[in-house]
Amino acid sequence: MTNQEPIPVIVNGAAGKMGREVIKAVAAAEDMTLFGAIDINPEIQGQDVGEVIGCGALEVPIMNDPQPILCAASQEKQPAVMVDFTHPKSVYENVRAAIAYGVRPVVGTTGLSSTQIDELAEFADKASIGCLIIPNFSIGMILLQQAAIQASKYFDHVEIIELHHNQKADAPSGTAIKTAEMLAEMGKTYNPPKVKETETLAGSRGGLADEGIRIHSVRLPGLLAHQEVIFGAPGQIYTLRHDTSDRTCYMPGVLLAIRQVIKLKSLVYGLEKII
Ligand SMILES: NC(=O)C1=CN([C@@H]2O[C@H](COP(=O)(O)OP(=O)(O)OC[C@H]3O[C@@H](n4cnc5c(N)ncnc54)[C@H](OP(=O)(O)O)[C@@H]3O)[C@@H](O)[C@H]2O)C=CC1
Ligand SMILES: O=C(O)C1=N[C@H](C(=O)O)C[C@H](O)C1
Repeated sequence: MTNQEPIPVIVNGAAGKMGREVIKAVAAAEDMTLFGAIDINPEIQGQDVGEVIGCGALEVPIMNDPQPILCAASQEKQPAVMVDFTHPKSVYENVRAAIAYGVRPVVGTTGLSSTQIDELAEFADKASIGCLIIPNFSIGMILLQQAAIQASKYFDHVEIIELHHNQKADAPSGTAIKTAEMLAEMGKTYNPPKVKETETLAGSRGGLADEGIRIHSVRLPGLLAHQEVIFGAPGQIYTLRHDTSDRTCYMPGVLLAIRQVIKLKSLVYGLEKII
């Protein structure tokens, strides 16, 4: 244990599937204090977040409006952090608001465009505020991406399949986009065509990312979060696959990001850059 004051943490999207895991992880972390809980549902406004998520009272009420809690956090001695697991529609404004109050965002919400990420980077830079945008907090996925980078040196053909539960709002997944970006940065174009392809059914060949990389999205009840990166070459297939079975797999990454973001002065995109 250090003598440092605990890091004040606000969780935005506190009652959601990820938000509730973050609340429990932060409440259990000795070097953090749960400072605030935000969620949009007016029916749970003012209720104790611990009672709402079923882990017992935590003495932190859920608030619908982020402004008062961000303002209060900005007065704290220790730099405060806002973890965002909300919705692709709201995440951009949430992050801007946090940075405006000097609160460091740790963003798990996916669906931000590359233009939005660039704008947020500029905003964070001007404010000299750390901000982490992390499409996937699980160590297994980071290892898969590193293995994919290695494989890309030897294979010229690759496609990505991501599979998720059918409550997911955005497609393709933020993880698939990031994986494709990492492969595209390897300085080559994949999947040189062997024939002229036509689609009898629009979308059959998936979405086309940079450098010829195809991404296919599957949405089904019964799935949680899964991704395959499939490399092909004459006579062989090399498949990388990651499966999640419980959202607790993301929590070590979320806690690491909270501890790291307060040391940064600009935006960083991807967990691989801070581990
Ligand atoms: N980076 C990573 O490792 C991971 C990222 N994710 C991403 O995190 C995001 C959230 O996922 P998940 O927890 O499954 O989604 P949920 O829908 O279960 O949770 C989102 C929560 O945020 C609330 N919410 C929606 N809009 C707002 C807003 N403007 N302000 C405050 N709260 C809001 C929702 O309320 P209501 O239900 O009433 O609308 C809900 O309680 C997704 O983008 C998902 O892809 C998920 C897993 C891992
Ligand atoms: O919505 C989810 O569940 C997930 N979303 C993230 C994404 O879009 O990549 C991370 C993980 O795949 C789970």
